[in-house]
Amino acid sequence: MEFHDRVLRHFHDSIHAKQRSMDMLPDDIVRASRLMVESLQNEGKILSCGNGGSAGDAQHFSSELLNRFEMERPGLPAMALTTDSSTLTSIANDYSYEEIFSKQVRALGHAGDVLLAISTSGNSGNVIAAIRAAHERDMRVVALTGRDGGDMAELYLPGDVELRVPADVTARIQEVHLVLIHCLCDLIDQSLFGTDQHP
Ligand SMILES: O=C(CO)[C@@H](O)[C@H](O)[C@H](O)[C@H](O)COP(=O)(O)O
Ligand SMILES: [Zn+2]
Repeated sequence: MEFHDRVLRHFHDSIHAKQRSMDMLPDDIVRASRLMVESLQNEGKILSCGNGGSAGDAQHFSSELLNRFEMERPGLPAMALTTDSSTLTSIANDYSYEEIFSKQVRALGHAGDVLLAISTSGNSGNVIAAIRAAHERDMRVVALTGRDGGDMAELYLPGDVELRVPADVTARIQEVHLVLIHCLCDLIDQSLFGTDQHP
């Protein structure tokens, strides 16, 4: 295939994944935003985690809460568990890679906080362990996944929200995850600070 056509196919497939997600996910996105807003209104915070591109997504989300998204407003409490290389390397070195997020969740998480767990396959062991740790701490979980939801699909408790992108290719799922993250940021801002509120 010509490179030009490959590029067109990437755009086409990305648009298709977003259109399918637009048909299936809006109500659950609103539910996920409500869960996060409720936590923030009750002095809670949002911890986020994921691997590779999803680590970037976890940081993208937390920076938009801590700093700002599209409107002027006070910073909101959020923290990506993917950024402290000393913590990550020591947990991986002394225990296992699988525990790099769960150990931080146990140390930082309180009842009522939210874990944003991001995995395109739903099968990353360290994200699965983080969900288990969040439940031990009475936290709720918003999961961004794809494909068939993976092993994470067995773990959710009532009150958790999974946003499963109806696509099979990691890159396409990640591209939709970014839209989901921006939807969540916008709905959080509108709920807490906006004039344009839609209860
Ligand atoms: O960004 C990409 C691929 O687009 C990769 O870095 C990708 O995130 C990594 O392979 C991850 O380890 C995949 O993990 P997951 O999404 O299955 O949990
Ligand atoms: Zn990627």
